[in-house]
Amino acid sequence: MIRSLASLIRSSLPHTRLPATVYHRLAHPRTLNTTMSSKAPDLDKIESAKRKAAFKAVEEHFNSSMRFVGIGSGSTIVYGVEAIKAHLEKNPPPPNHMNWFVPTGWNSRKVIEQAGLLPIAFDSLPGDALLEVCFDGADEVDEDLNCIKGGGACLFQEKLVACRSKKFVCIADYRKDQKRLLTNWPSIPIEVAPIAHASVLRELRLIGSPDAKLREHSLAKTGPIQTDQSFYIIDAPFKTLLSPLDEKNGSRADGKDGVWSVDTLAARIKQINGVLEVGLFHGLNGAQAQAAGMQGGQRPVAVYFGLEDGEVMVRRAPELEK
Ligand SMILES: O=C[C@H](O)[C@H](O)[C@H](O)COP(=O)(O)O
Repeated sequence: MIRSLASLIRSSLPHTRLPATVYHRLAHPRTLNTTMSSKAPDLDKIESAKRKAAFKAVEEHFNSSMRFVGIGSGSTIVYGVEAIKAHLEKNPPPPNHMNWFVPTGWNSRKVIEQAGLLPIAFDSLPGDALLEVCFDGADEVDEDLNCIKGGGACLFQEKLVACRSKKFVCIADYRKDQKRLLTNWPSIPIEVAPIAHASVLRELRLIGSPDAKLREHSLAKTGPIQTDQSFYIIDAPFKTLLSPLDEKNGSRADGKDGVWSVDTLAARIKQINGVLEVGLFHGLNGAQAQAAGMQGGQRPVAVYFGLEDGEVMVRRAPELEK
């Protein structure tokens, strides 16, 4: 069952999109490992951890009367969609009620459709509609719930959808859980306009990422990976990022000597001409945004980590713990 679901996402991708994830992970093999050791990852254990986390996240944050729900991209969200489908089968929506699912790209739309759920494009949402929740995965999560996303070249639409949702609920496995970002995951994915990629690379080098690289297909003749917006992705390694707590405690995070915090680096990268979006999901979460009179937030309100021992660990924003 687990294998067939994992293969669903792969089989649903055209050749132009699949390598975005696959080649990035091949280029950074340590992202597949549970630790930095040379031990081969236990793929069945990882898939089972993702699935358990997904079912718990959906159980706690989804119900059949929801109208609009966001669906992220990647291999983990496939289990989130499976869990939603199972929930709807057991608990059908009220009569004449439709549950609409907002995809975050081509791959996500395919997963929604193949599960028999109803997709609605982001730009077809009624003007004032907020999504009740969006479920998505992450490449790395720190203890403050900031995330790196975009390992599979989807980040712009994921951020749009998270920022229009009352809450972003993240589903991950134990490999993604780190105290600080850029501990195990090697780089920040950045979506850039093709014409600007060389100048963005140059500026990234100046702010502390000398090894920033354009993400390309492993077959050189097929060129750069393209996103759903037909943009390019740059992967920019930086020193491990400080958290807002480190900054409060007096650590400098202004880029001097290449030391940044999640917030300062995200803001600095967004200033570069040609950058569409940066794969750091940080700042306000949905609960904080609404308390401040805004709509959604890009930082999750909760992250569900499937663990190696079969348990699920939930890290919630303090606002949800109250
Ligand atoms: O670009 C892809 C998205 O940001 C994914 O949510 C992220 O890469 C996690 O993907 P996966 O669930 O395959 O680890």
